[in-house]
Amino acid sequence: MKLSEIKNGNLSAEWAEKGYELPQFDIEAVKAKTHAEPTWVHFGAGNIFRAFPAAILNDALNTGKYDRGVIVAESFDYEIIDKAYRPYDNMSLLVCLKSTGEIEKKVVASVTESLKADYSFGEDWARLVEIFQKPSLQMISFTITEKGYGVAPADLERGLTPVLAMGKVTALLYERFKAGKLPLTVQSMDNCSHNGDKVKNAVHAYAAKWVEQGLVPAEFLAYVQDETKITFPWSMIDKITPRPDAKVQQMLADDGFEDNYTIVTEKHTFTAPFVNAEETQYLCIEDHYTNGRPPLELGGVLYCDRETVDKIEKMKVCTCLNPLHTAMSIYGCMLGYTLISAEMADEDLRAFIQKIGYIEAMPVVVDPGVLNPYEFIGAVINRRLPNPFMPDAPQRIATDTSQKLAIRFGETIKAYEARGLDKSNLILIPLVLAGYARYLKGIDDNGQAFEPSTDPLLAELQAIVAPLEVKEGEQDFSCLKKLYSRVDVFGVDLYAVGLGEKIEAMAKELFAGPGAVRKTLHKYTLAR
Ligand SMILES: NC(=O)c1ccc[n+]([C@@H]2O[C@H](COP(=O)([O-])OP(=O)(O)OC[C@H]3O[C@@H](n4cnc5c(N)ncnc54)[C@H](O)[C@@H]3O)[C@@H](O)[C@H]2O)c1
Ligand SMILES: O=P(O)(O)OC[C@@H](O)[C@@H](O)[C@H](O)[C@H](O)CO
Repeated sequence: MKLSEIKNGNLSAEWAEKGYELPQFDIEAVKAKTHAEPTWVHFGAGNIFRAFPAAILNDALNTGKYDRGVIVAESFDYEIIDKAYRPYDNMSLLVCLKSTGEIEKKVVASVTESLKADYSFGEDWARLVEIFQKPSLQMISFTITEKGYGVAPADLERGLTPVLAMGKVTALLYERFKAGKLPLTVQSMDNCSHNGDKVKNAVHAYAAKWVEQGLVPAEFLAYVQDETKITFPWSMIDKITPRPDAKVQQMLADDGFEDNYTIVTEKHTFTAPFVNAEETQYLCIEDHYTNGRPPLELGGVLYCDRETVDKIEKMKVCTCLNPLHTAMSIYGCMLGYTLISAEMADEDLRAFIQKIGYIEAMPVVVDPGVLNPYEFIGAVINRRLPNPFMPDAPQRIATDTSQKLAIRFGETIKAYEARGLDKSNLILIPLVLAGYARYLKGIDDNGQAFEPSTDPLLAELQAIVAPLEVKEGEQDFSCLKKLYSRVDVFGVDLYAVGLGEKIEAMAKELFAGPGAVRKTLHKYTLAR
């Protein structure tokens, strides 16, 4: 069984026998219609895109009530397109690993084109320009990680040929402006707080700079700022999607599914013609579109107002899921774990995240109404994270931790401040942050070196903790001041909010030789 058979319609009986769900729509007709009148371009050809946005569009197409696919654009890691999309005619296999042990396998054929979003790929860039000039285009969306929204001063100086994702998107919006100031919605689907504002601020920054440099007319800035033309809605996305896993790959091989290998690109993206994910999924989007939108409610998207999205996002990203993920990943890497479900069988770690969620973060959560925070966190702790069939790893979650601490913990600290709550009740959140300094050291709790996950600030932050050693006895911890005062990393100056000294004291305990991580984790978790 190969994905290419599906395109040819030359299917062997095995697909059905082995329980593979195939597209119910005319793939070639959808492709042709999308090529002529595209509605949706998605930036970021990573795993979550295939497991979730592309899969719900596939579901919508299966209903027969919609006829347009999605075009994927990759602005950062072009190898994904060459190795995981084009050889498979942009199709993929979604393997859903339910907590009951049941496995669903679904061929996703909703991606009709894959393009490399850079000027150096002349033909692909020209096609993107053509798509952005089409009146039919309704939305562009993103899953490019939080760092993908960065605006570097050097890139602003590059004029109309920037190299960063947001600059390229702004250049494409300029093409749309020149084509008649056509409307469009710019939709982030990343795990960042107020994600729509992240894109908006970046696009506005490029547009303003180009106006200042005389490269574009002032009307272009007015166009991207005009909410009747361009909107940047907020969203909350939730579906745990680990990297392609060897056991899933083997299971597919045993089925006779031949497109079953995994690829690690030079830029360290883990990709494959298949993607493995959990069954739970939520995508809540602020319904603020200027040119219509694909009917993703047919695939289960919940459209609501901005206030509701904000509350749902705070609940998930700041309280009930992502902080727990980051806490257990920082400690999981130091304690030698490579599986999230195995960590959930560790009493210290399970109690650690349970108490962070229920005791320390919940007091500041706002009930969004449409989803209940207690039911949500209950499902996370009791069903989703312990799912033994999910191959998720703390090392994946620890990627880019420096970009996530501010939203995952800083927001809770700020809420304690804003509401005048007693910050001495914060014990395990400071322990997470203290654990980060120990994690940066790259030495596990047995005293062995481990490789911290990739992170744009890794080298810089590791240099701060370089003077520290994992050993018993006295040492000078004053270097930690340089770490815990970093507002860019923690969202607050932890000394200014009265937590810096407490975190330093915990860090001292964590650095006190092999075994100190377990001992300190156990001590504070038990006492909480
Ligand atoms: N995997 C999940 O469980 C999950 C769940 C919900 C939300 N998300 C969101 O989706 C994002 C991506 O997750 P994924 O599983 O697809 O990861 P992935 O590693 O499979 O893919 C990452 C994607 O982001 C792109 N990218 C990375 N750095 C970039 C940069 N500096 N500029 C532009 N593009 C860049 C990569 O090229 C790739 O397309 C996450 O950071 C998160 O915000 C992921
Ligand atoms: O995707 P990131 O890197 O922002 O965060 C890692 C995980 O916490 C995240 O991917 C979760 O699996 C996801 O947010 C679940 O919906």
